[in-house]
Amino acid sequence: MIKAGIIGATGYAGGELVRLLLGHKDAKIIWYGSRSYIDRKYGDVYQNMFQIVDEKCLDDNMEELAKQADVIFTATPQGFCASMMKEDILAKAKVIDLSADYRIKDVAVYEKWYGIEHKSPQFIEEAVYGLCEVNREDIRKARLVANPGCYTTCSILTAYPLAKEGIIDMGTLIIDAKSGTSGAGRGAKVPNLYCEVNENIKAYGVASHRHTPEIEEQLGYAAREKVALNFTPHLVPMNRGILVTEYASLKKEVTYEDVKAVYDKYYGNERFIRFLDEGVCPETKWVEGSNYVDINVKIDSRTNRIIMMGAIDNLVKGAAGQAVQNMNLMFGLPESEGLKLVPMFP
Ligand SMILES: NC(=O)C1=CN([C@@H]2O[C@H](COP(=O)(O)OP(=O)(O)OC[C@H]3O[C@@H](n4cnc5c(N)ncnc54)[C@H](OP(=O)(O)O)[C@@H]3O)[C@@H](O)[C@H]2O)C=CC1
Ligand SMILES: CC(=O)N[C@@H](CCC(=O)OP(=O)(O)O)C(=O)O
Repeated sequence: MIKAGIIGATGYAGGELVRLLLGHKDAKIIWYGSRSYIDRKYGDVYQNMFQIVDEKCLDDNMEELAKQADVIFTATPQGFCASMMKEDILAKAKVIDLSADYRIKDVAVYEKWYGIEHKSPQFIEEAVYGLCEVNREDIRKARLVANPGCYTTCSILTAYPLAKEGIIDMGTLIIDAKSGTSGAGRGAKVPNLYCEVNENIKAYGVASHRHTPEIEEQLGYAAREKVALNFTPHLVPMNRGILVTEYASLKKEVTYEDVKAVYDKYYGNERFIRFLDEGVCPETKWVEGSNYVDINVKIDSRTNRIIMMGAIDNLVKGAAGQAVQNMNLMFGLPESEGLKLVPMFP
């Protein structure tokens, strides 16, 4: 049995990790870490866990947790994991960080976009970017995994095969993304209040969102060129879900069947990626509560552009589900253990 500790178990991403790990047959949660609910029963913080989780919340002492756990998940604000990380921790437990602390290889880029100093840059090189479908073999051997961002997971996986095969002109790529409000976390913030979000849709972080360099870096590896793109996120009045619509010029003439064959080449055996039937557009509703990524494309021959569409649940494939998928790889377990979640509807 894998002993798992969660720092930040009282946040939205941490809460989803608790839900998933409770259904994992090879993992047991031994630490419900929090900052403001220490000594409170976890089932009182989240009533859905009433009479399911009787344990009390503990603190965020990663060093102590490393002595007891096989794996530590940090579902904490940017900078926390980096500020705690020590060789001694990694020598004792594997770490899966849900924040962005180890996602970006160039520390100067991280510090510029996140506006904070990186407290343990010596571990950045070792960290493996935990996009399972792309970096599976490296993840299996990793001690430290940087779980990808929610927008970035959806944006990268939706375009990855076409970037890799040189079918799209990367200099023309534009990503329009929409997220449900749980993506912003549980902390109280005025822009996320009911009256600000309900019956509304708004762009934010225009030309400045911190997921931009992460997407650029990863799609740059795929395309084997430096990538600069436009990424515009929007907040929409729903709880969960991310929908991305990506636009790029085609470098050569292709048919839908050609493009489908490329996606099949990369994702044909992927359990969690569903390339939809021709003409069917991904919808957040059809992936909600699951680890699936739904993808489809449409070629617009009039403009010589291809429109790529992807949908995920931000809290599952965009956070906790992918983290569990990473844990499964790191511990040699079947990749889908604990993740055979059927999307819920309505
Ligand atoms: N929400 C999402 O869809 C996604 C989130 N993520 C990432 O996961 C991480 C958590 O996000 P999310 O769950 O949304 O955030 P929340 O604000 O909902 O939760 C944050 C968690 O971290 C704890 N915490 C806050 N400040 C500190 C601190 N200074 N030291 C230790 N613990 C602290 C909180 O404890 P307490 O409750 O006690 O205050 C809480 O458990 C972030 O890095 C985020 O970027 C990644 C992908 C998707
Ligand atoms: C809707 C919303 O506010 N989303 C968050 C992104 C989600 C997140 O938590 O960021 P990481 O995936 O990098 O950890 C934001 O735009 O800041």
